[in-house]
Amino acid sequence: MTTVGTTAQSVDLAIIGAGSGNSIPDERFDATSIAIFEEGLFGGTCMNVGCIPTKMFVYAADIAAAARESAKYGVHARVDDVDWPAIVARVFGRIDPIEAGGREYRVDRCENVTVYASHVVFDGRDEATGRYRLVTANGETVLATEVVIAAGARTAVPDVIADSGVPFHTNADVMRLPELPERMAILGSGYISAEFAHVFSALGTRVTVIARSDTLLRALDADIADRFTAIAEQQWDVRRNSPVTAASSLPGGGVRLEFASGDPLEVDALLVATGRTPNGDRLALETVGLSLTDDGRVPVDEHGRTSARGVWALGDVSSPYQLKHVANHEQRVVQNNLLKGWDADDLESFDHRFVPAAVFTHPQIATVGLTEAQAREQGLDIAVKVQNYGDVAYGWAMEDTVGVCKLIAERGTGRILGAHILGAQASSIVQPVIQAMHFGQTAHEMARGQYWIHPALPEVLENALLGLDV
Ligand SMILES: Cc1cc2nc3c(=O)[nH]c(=O)nc-3n(C[C@H](O)[C@H](O)[C@H](O)COP(=O)(O)OP(=O)(O)OC[C@H]3O[C@@H](n4cnc5c(N)ncnc54)[C@H](O)[C@@H]3O)c2cc1C
Ligand SMILES: NC(=O)c1ccc[n+]([C@@H]2O[C@H](COP(=O)([O-])OP(=O)(O)OC[C@H]3O[C@@H](n4cnc5c(N)ncnc54)[C@H](O)[C@@H]3O)[C@@H](O)[C@H]2O)c1
Repeated sequence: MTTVGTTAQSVDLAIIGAGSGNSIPDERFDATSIAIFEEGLFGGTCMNVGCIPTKMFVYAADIAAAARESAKYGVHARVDDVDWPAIVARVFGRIDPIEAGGREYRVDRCENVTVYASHVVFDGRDEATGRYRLVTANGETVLATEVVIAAGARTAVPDVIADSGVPFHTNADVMRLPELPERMAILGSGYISAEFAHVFSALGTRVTVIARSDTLLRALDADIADRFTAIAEQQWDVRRNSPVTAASSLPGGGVRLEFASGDPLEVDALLVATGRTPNGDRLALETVGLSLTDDGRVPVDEHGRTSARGVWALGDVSSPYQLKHVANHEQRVVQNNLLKGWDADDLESFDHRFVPAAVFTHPQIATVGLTEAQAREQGLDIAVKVQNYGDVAYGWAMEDTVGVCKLIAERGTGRILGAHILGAQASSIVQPVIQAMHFGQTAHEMARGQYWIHPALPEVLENALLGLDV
């Protein structure tokens, strides 16, 4: 159905955000009247400006890095040229039609769905019906019996940058730059910084990573974060303990950054990657009696219900994990709970016990479960094993000198508590540990209860399991 005009529409369900929220209406909702509000791109962050395009760029960067590192295998390859516009065209030539197709499907081919291509906010409840009143930036009003808030998050820009007026990029536009910058500063030292530092550096940009703290990716297990920081310093110009004190524009579009100590830095492009703020603060939630958590999220119970009856929330706007597989999981839970009904006594619950993540940088990093420090803080009696990639056969094949697989398990029970992997294919190698943790397999069962293909790289995980003194 096409976007409607100015009269108030009444619907059974309103969905704010067409990222994970857009997956809610399936054939089970065919008899439900639905309004979808999307101010930006259909498919949301992951599809358009997050997970998927970044990994497509990372793949190109991996190829370039492999060519540069090939001499150690007796293969003398070179990167002669990087055709940045061709890389951009490959990525968005695939993604943009999917965005357009997803929008067209909802707008033209879903009889029960009305799409509002606009920002929307709550405006209290309708007195006569008790329905939630939602008002778009275009002045349209929709009355909804139930609402799903799936509004995601946006880049948090530090005041020193925002107030200075300097030009800067975020994940939303940096993948569409017309040309590769010669010099780029990346402010922040988390996931987005680590992935884009690899992409731009491998493709030929001189990258400077600017970290406030001493360690990059410091939320990870300390051994992994320390090791990654050391590797990063060999690959990129890394400024640790370097809060930016001032920023100014240079003629020609560049930026000059100043620090409390150390030389100023002049670059052609600045990428801001300093965390993402949930979008709940832009929804006028106070008009329906909702307030945010201290860290800016819409509070929900384990079933996805807010404290406003009929209003649910999922994904980056409410979740403690800003990850697409978590948003997808929460979307499925809320979707099923919508069908069961707000008061059903068999509502499904979010499962946040073992949330894994991977950083697609160079080398890759993957993590699930407790860090060693968290396990010790909890007073658990633990065994820790750090297994080098270089000590298994495939690691020899790769001439690997950096990869490690660190496992943490509970002594006595053999319960696997955490896995932290830095090295090639880490995002795939970690998957069987995620499975073991979910299904309650112990370290010994996992190590000896199955075959491990020889001499494949997951033998690093097998050896780590066998090395645990549980
Ligand atoms: C660069 C980058 C790389 C990433 N890589 C990975 C990865 O490799 N793996 C991973 O698991 N996660 C990754 N993530 C995180 C992942 O993208 C998010 O966790 C996920 O997309 C969140 O989904 P969501 O549905 O909650 O929000 P979103 O997909 O952000 O959807 C929210 C939608 O709501 C719309 N919206 C917001 N407010 C309003 C309003 N008031 N009115 C109308 N519309 C509104 C927005 O325009 C947006 O389209 C990455 C994120 C970034 C930024
Ligand atoms: N592969 C993946 O799964 C993937 C990839 C990218 C993003 N993401 C998700 O998106 C989220 C956001 O990514 P991100 O990298 O922006 O956030 P992040 O939380 O991973 O890292 C933010 C970094 O910015 C730093 N920082 C904050 N304020 C700063 C300031 N004023 N000056 C300098 N540094 C500052 C923090 O210390 C931290 O190092 C991630 O937490 C992750 O959940 C996931």
